Amino acid sequence: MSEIVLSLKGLTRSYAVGGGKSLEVLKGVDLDLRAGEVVGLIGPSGSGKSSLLHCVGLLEASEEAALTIDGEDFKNASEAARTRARLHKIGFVYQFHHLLPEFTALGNVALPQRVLKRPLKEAEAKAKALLEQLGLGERLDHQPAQLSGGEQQRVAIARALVNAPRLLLADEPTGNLDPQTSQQVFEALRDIVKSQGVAALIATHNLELASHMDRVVSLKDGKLVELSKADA
Ligand SMILES: Nc1ncnc2c1ncn2[C@@H]1O[C@H](COP(=O)(O)OP(=O)(O)OP(=O)(O)O)[C@@H](O)[C@H]1O
Repeated sequence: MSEIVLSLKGLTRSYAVGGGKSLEVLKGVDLDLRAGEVVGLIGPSGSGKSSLLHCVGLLEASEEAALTIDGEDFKNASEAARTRARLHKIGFVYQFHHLLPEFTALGNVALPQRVLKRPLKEAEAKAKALLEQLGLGERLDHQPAQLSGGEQQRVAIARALVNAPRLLLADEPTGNLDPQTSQQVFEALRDIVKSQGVAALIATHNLELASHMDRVVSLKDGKLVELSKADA
């Protein structure tokens, strides 16, 4: 079996909602993800999918949970350690691509490498290779506005992977696309994740897409339940 990239135990998350009250969204979530595994995260609206992705993505500190990514322990990790891990170990894809409009596809994908102070040539070579792998070899010099919605999302996927993360977190990555484009973008994401040996957690409302993932986990009443393929 391939190595464990993410190990999470006992994650809780509450929000203060005024009047001294708090809303307990995650009530002890456990999750392991292995290299090369594509896991769907489903659950009703408001069940805590984005909250879970934020905690796993180290955008929020989790004090009680035991959390390791790529063997590094993030329980009580400093802000600096979390920021470093977000740059090196974790890639993010959102529902809306958030590409920089004045940059080309190549420039957008090379950017995270430049943040790591990689030389321009090296950054662009990596960006080009990923964009080609995602079928965008003819679109390198297009700006986001000159790309279709599906192409924009594939650029966002390339950007998320350019720093060679171990973990890819995606929040409704195809939520803004029509069903056919959605399927194509998902397949491109799955293929590249598998070829790079990344572990991916993909929140989605699209049960058809979820049925094409290796495993599906569902958030229910603050807990994560593993679904059999037939239930997804
Ligand atoms: N900053 C916050 N303050 C208070 N409550 C919050 C905050 N963020 C989220 N919540 C609440 O936590 C619950 C979970 O929200 P979350 O966005 O994680 O759900 P979700 O499963 O991703 O929903 P959706 O599928 O609609 O995107 C919701 O009831 C939401 O209102």
